[in-house]
Amino acid sequence: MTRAVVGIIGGSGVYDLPGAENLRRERVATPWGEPSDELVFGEIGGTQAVFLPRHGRGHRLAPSTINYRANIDAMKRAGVTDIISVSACGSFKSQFFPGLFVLVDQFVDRTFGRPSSFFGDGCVAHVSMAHPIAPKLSARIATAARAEGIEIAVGGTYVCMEGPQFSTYAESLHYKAMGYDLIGMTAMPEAKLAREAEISYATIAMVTDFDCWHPEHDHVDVASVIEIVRNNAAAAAKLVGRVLKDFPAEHEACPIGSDRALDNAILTAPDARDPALLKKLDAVMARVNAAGK
Ligand SMILES: CSC[C@H]1O[C@H](OP(=O)(O)O)[C@H](O)[C@@H]1O
Ligand SMILES: Nc1ncnc2[nH]cnc12
Repeated sequence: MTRAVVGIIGGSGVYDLPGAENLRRERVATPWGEPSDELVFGEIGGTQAVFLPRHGRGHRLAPSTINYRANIDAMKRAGVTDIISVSACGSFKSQFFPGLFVLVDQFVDRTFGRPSSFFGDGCVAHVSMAHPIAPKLSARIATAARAEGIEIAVGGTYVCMEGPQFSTYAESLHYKAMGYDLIGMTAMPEAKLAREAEISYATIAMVTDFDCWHPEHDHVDVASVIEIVRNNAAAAAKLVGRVLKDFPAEHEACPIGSDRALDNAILTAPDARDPALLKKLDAVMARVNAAGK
């Protein structure tokens, strides 16, 4: 049996894990460099939780320079089976208003220049990203929201921009015309790397603004984003707390195989694999290595 361990990646304005007990901070070393901060190990309702503030305490790291590979690898080394990511997002739809939580189900990646894979020359792999969100994990969040009386919209496409500047008016209108629902700067490559590391992943988007397309709202700025996050931080903590309290002790198999994503994904023949890269992949490939795949 694999014990369920839930990782929580906190976004802008979310730098700790309220409600967790038996807290312990630990710096986890990875072959990919430094994670954003020490990992915080704790327990909520008997479920093991591992928290990481994506931008580091004090919000030191910009979206483009977060070491996403180190963050996901550190979570993998900590035994994390499922990641709940919390992200502040702009909205392109009136029905996704500031303060609302949205369970994202698709991503569009417009980032560039960020290392976005653990794999590469010497060990080539192609995982499926058709369905980037783990459906059972997402359903657990929806159920927890209902149980806590927290409004949450189910389904939405999040476009991830490079930033750090917010979008121009023309870009905002373009994303809206494309039918995207939400915009942020961090879900990619985080979700891709979680998939490569065989960690089930779901995003709770907290709508903070209407970006800059809305004729009746001011364009987004940092102060208004953080004000909305502060006002909704208690609800976010309650939501995550409830998910963890109701979480099964044993990791439940992901129906779309996000926890087995490397089965049939690695293309490089075993005798052509680069030993140095394989060493760095020891955590990411632990299950497939143990299974002799
Ligand atoms: C504070 S506004 C822009 C900033 O907020 C979002 O962060 P996160 O996704 O970590 O909650 C957005 O992606 C930008 O990084
Ligand atoms: N409008 C916006 N664009 C990009 N990232 C955001 N994070 C919060 N609001 C955002």
